[in-house]
Formats: sequence, C-alpha cells, structure tokens
Amino acid sequence: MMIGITGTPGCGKTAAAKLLQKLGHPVLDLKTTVGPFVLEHDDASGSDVVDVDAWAEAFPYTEGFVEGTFAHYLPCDKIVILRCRPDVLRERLAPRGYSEEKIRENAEAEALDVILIETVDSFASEQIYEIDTTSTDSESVVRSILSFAKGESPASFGSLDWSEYITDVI
Ligand SMILES: Nc1ncnc2c1ncn2[C@@H]1O[C@H](COP(=O)(O)OP(=O)(O)OP(=O)(O)O)[C@@H](O)[C@H]1O
Repeated sequence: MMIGITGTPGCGKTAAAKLLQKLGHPVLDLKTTVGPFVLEHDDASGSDVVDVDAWAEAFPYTEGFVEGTFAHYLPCDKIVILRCRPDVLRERLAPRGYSEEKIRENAEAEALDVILIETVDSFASEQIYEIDTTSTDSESVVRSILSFAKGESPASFGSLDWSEYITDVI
C-alpha cells in the first residue's frame, strides 16, 4: 500500500517521517525525487518551481509511506494530511530563516485549507485522514498515522476551522 503524508511546510511531515523510519517503516522523502522536474528557481520565495503534473505522472508506485507537500498529487491508496494552526505554523517556520513573504504564504495557505481542498478533489472520503499537529507531539501523530494505515481508525477530515486566522495572515 502507498500511503501519502502531505501538508503545508512546517506541519510536521519530516518529524513524523523520521519517527516512522525509526520504527522500521519504509518512508520516501518526495523532495529527493523532484530534481529532474524543477522548471526554475524562484528567487523571491526561495523555492523551486516543480512541474508537479509531469513528476506525478512519472512517479512509480511505491510501497510504504511517501512524504512531502506534493504527496496528494500521487495516486496513493490512503492520504494523511498534517495540519497546524496558522499562528503556530508561523512560529515553526520562523527559525528556518524564510522571508516574511514565504512565511505569510504558507500560513495563509494553511488558514485557507489549500492542501485539504486539493486532497478532497482527488481522493475518496474514505481515503483521507487529517491530523491536527498544533498541540500533538510527533509520537502521537505517528500513532494516529499508523492506526489509520492499518485500518484501525476510520477516515476523518474537515473538522478544523482556521478561517479566523485569515485576517491575521493576509
Ligand atoms: N507534532 C509537532 N509538535 C511540535 N512541533 C513539531 C511537530 N512536528 C514538527 N514540529 C516542529 O515543527 C518544525 C517543522 O517540522 P517539519 O520539518 O517536520 O515540517 P515539514 O512539514 O516536514 O516541513 P517541510 O515540508 O518544509 O519539510 C520543526 O521544528 C519540528 O521540530
């Protein structure tokens, strides 16, 4: 089974992936696979612009967890979306040395449910599991991911509402 772990940068995908690996689960960091599909480097945001459609089309089905902001573009069997309240996300991103614009863009995307909306567009409800990492440590996040992966926890998403943070971050 291919299980995607997606989410806005800073929501805790890498932290969860490291723990999953420590527990012996195969995890592929999708950042390591996009190289051939980088179209350009955007100096303003400091990010690479990736041809996500071409990347997703060429991506081979992979057993185990696949982790990255683009995971929900892949035909995963199940997809986990990590979420983080936008004000806390800002605090998590600040030490990275990102520009204020890049931090604002990510916090805004999180407040607007951008990745959730994209995921709901591509997956059936029973494939989606959303986890709020705002006040949940990575160990508990990983327990929830594994429980969903094994079919012990049912699909669940759509209970978070961070619309009140939209005015804070725009
Ligand atoms: N569950 C959590 N609780 C508190 N802090 C967390 C949690 N998960 C991650 N963090 C912290 O938040 C920061 C961002 O986490 P992480 O790098 O895992 O995010 P990410 O989603 O992988 O980001 P990117 O997509 O840019 O790789 C790190 O400092 C990490 O230690």
